[in-house]
Amino acid sequence: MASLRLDGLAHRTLAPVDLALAAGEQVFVSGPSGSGKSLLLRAIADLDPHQGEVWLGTEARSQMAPPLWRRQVGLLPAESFWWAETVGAHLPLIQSSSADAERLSGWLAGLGFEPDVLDWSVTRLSTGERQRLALVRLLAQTPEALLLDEATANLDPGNRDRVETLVEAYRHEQAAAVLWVSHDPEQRQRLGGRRFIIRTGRLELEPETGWT
Ligand SMILES: Nc1ncnc2c1ncn2[C@@H]1O[C@H](COP(=O)(O)OP(=O)(O)OP(=O)(O)O)[C@@H](O)[C@H]1O
Repeated sequence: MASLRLDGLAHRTLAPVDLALAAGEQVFVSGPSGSGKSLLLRAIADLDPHQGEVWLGTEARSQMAPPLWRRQVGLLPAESFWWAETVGAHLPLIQSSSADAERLSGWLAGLGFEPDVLDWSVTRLSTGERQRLALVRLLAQTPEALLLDEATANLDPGNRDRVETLVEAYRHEQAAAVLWVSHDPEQRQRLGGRRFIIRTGRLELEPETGWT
């Protein structure tokens, strides 16, 4: 359980951002294509050059080894990368105890998969299956904060609802801060939380929710 705080975080197209998410808080970020939403998430995850600092609770990103930071601040990219042969080969850690295995099957079932999905070859995965399974793979690391880049962009309404339900459950159980990039105004409305927009290189609260 940890808060997430951006302190003057800036990247190539974005003016410095100061933003604090309480532990368990969810916020949405929207903005036109190319406005810098994905780069913002990548900067928070320390995957791209940027200025400023990010805090997870009292721990500064600059003081933490990058692999540990990226495990604790989990980024779900718009397009996931699968390198091993089977789905299950990407989830070896979580299968190490029966409690982990139970949690994993609960997540898979919640997203509409049978347990045999672990034996599936990654080459057969559809775009939406990849997206849902990438979320399970991310949660298996038990991140303290989630950065979701269009997590439901390729999904039909039923699977979109499943993903939203899983993210909400994880957020509540772990008190995880969730920063969600979404183009879908109904989704932002449905799930609640503060809503921001990137406009002309600045992150602003959406007008209907007031201004910072
Ligand atoms: N490695 C890079 N080098 C130069 N420019 C880049 C690089 N990566 C991204 N950009 C540019 O930075 C801008 C912001 O990109 P970003 O991917 O963050 O957009 P976005 O808001 O997520 O867009 P979309 O909604 O289309 O996914 C874009 O103009 C993009 O072309």
